[in-house]
Amino acid sequence: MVDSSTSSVPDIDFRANPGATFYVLSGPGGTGKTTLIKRWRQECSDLGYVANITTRKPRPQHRADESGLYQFVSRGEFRRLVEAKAFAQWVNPSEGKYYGTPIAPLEAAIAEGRDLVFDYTPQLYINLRRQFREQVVGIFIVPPTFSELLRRLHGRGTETGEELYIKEQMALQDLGYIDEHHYHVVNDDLEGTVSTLKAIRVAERHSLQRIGRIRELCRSHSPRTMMFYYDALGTRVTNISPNNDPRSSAGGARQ
Ligand SMILES: Nc1ncnc2c1ncn2[C@@H]1O[C@H](COP(=O)(O)OP(=O)(O)OP(=O)(O)O)[C@@H](O)[C@H]1O
Repeated sequence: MVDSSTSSVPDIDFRANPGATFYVLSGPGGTGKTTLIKRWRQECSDLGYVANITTRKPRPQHRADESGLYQFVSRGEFRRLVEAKAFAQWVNPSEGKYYGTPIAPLEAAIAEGRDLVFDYTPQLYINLRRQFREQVVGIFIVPPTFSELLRRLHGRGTETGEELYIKEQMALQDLGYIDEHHYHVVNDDLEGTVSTLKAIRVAERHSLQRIGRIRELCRSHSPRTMMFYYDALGTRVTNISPNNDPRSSAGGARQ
């Protein structure tokens, strides 16, 4: 049993704070990203979400529950925000529809060490990662099969006809971005997938990539030399102890 009060080594605090992490659920539309985010946040109230700002109209309540997901603004207001550089990124994916992520809540989350979750296409994920490389973790979400993706898209009913065809084609394009991500998660059983996301969050909090301060701390306290540590009889330790050194006063006294 070591008595820390007599140790020559100053105490070292190994506890680490990984700082804010931005979990980006990325992948084709219709794979369940929005649904997963809602469930994950119900279980983890400390996980924040930044409502996207859009010029599109709210969907009718019976087609989609968009509460907390969007802030609806006029085109004039959107333009004013672009000019004020208020967006981390913004897009104009279809005629007259603009979407943007405000940057202020992201900067506040970093300052306060709060985690956020995002729902993005792979291209938007990559652009966010470019800006927040230290914070962003990319999780590629796919359904179990491509036919299941089509079934979910059809079942959701938010796109029809040409829009549905474009979603399908974009889904195939999005598959090519898989290598850019840190994790691959198949959204089969919803509850099981939420458990996987929670496990990823736990793992990330222990990632040495994220807690660089601890690496520096451990290195700074560790000598470069290697010592033998198998010393069943305790002879080596006895031999190097000051009492055994003929040059020291303690060692000399024994002679
Ligand atoms: N694990 C799951 N099992 C069965 N159906 C699911 C599952 N996850 C999501 N869904 C359903 O699939 C449809 C698409 O889900 P959701 O809208 O969350 O996808 P999304 O990836 O956010 O799409 P988009 O990026 O286009 O908004 C919804 O009708 C949703 O209820």
